[in-house]
Amino acid sequence: MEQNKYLEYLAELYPTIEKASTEIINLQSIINLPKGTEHFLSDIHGEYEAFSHVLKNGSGAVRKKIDDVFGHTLGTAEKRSVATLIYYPREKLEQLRQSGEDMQNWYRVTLYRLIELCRVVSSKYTRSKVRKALPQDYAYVIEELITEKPELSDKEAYYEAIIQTILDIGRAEPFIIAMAELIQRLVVDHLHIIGDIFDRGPQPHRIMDCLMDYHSLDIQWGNHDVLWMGAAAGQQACIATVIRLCLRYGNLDILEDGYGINMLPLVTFALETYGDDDAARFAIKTPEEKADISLALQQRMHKAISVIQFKIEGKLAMENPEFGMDGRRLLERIDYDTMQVKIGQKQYALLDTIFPTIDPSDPYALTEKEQNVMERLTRAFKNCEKLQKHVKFLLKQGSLYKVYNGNLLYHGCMPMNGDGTLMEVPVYGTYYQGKELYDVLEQYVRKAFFSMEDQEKERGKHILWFLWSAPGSPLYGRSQMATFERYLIEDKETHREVKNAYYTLLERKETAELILKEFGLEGDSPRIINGHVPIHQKEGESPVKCEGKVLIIDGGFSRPYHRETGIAGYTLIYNSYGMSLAAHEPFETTEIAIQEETDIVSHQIAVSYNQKRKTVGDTDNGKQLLKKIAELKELIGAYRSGTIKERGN
Ligand SMILES: O=P(O)(O)OC[C@H]1O[C@](O)(COP(=O)(O)O)[C@@H](O)[C@@H]1O
Ligand SMILES: [Mn+2]
Repeated sequence: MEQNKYLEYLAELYPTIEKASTEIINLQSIINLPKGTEHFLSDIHGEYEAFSHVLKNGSGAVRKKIDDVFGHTLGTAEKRSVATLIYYPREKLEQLRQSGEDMQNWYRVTLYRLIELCRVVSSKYTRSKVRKALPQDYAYVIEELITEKPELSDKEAYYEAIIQTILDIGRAEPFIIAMAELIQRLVVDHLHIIGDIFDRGPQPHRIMDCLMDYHSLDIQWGNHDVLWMGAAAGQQACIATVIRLCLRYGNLDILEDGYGINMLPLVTFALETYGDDDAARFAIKTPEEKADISLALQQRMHKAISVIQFKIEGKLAMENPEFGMDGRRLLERIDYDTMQVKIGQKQYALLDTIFPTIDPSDPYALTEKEQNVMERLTRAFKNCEKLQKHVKFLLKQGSLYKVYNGNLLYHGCMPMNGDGTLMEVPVYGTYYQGKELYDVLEQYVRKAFFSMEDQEKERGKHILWFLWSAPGSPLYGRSQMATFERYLIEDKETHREVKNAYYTLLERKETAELILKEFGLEGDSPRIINGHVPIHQKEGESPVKCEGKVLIIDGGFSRPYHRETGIAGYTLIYNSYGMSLAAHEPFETTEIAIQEETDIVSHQIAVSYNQKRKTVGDTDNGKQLLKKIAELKELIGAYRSGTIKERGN
């Protein structure tokens, strides 16, 4: 019965045997095309320029196409030039013009090269898909130039005539730019962002704008992303932490200029309350003097918001014992006479002893002024149109995890016990583990934004904070976030954040198999693609774990971490031939990348190689198409047997 109804519905779309047959042929041709290239990036941490570079070069995929096409006909230097032109066409053209190059000749050679490349990169797609990607102004001409025309007897003359016209009418440059961007666009079919777009670096808002323009992508939220989502939802621990992190890294511009969130309430409060305090423990990591807010003042603001954060978090930890964050209840463990804090059985002297806003009898209470500051900041976050737009996009394109073409993608970990079993984590009174844990947490994230019930909405907001830093959070996966200790206690032992057992269990294949099975993935080919933890290449650490079943691809974009890791990081490419990791050298600046024509991809590591080239038919999308073909065949059967009548004319 249901099936009949479905066939009737399908008959509306394909009212005749002929129409249904044509569609089958179209779909079948898509299925036989090579699988599109997937590109995986993670832990971008506000580094817009490095991110944008890797996006443009497709982690080496553009360079590979150049090698394929011009393998023996161009030298290395020329290939690098073509690559840089594709990544930065406008800047490169400007540079050439100034260098006194014979432009007319260069335009002609370049146009021919770009057309050839474009032909190859577009050959993986159906005509209709390429057409959709074409820049409007030049759609027709480009299509003419990149489509094979067997019927033409003198192809060369035909193409030459078009190119000559482009040159004659002075449109070579815009045309070159359009072609370069089209190549960038076609080389990567789909992008995966495995979390942590925000914090530490200076321009997460520009990354978000760029992602919102990208042709096809999904995002797995990282702990830093849910932190900003929590702030946008008005969760005050998240708001305080977002501001603290911006101050710590000298990134007030993100809030003030990027998002237009006014810091004046905090400025005034910090001056009033900590005016005579140099707040030395709250130094700015990558300081940037601002015209209106001096470094000394930024440091005081940093202290002011940190104290507010400790108070709000302490209270939240107290009110939500199941979050397992009692360790964050530190203000009540301070002896305000000796200014020592008790952690475990030990007393530690505090490195800063001036806390004018803490009432020892009620240490988590915000003073009236602190409350006032937070209310104003909360309003500013909630009313910030740009932030709300970015977060809406994160909700739409993002999730806590994703199963895509047989792989499982998530940012942090699967919480586990030391014995290799899945960890049970309580969420509002019920224990969950594995996939169910992920699912219930994601539902709460969405409730924080969409629920009509106050209590559920509030719970959702708390979950955003839980996901940021709780030991049971799959996005965080560490025993504690020792922020208080790192600011205020000398002894490094207290700064330790112990990683969840997951990260050591990753040495064993069974770990990955257990997790993959949770998500319905079995067999040899599925893999977990993970971000979050920087790979210490210097110490010989590899991004390939669990006998190849887990890939940790912290892109290592984050500059402050380069010294630690010894390399910028890894990204991943999955095309029809297989999967390979791209190792990156640290990115300096866009200017240097253009000047020196650097690619930053230092080498590629093959992860898997497909014996038989994968086609669209092997992908999730392909499976949907195959299902549709089966249904259309059934429809044709119904037309032929007379159960459904052809309609229209
Ligand atoms: O070095 P910072 O910016 O103070 O941040 C350190 C904190 O960031 C974290 O590493 C979390 O960030 P990541 O998700 O990028 O690892 C915490 O474990 C740690 O407490
Ligand atoms: Mn992270």
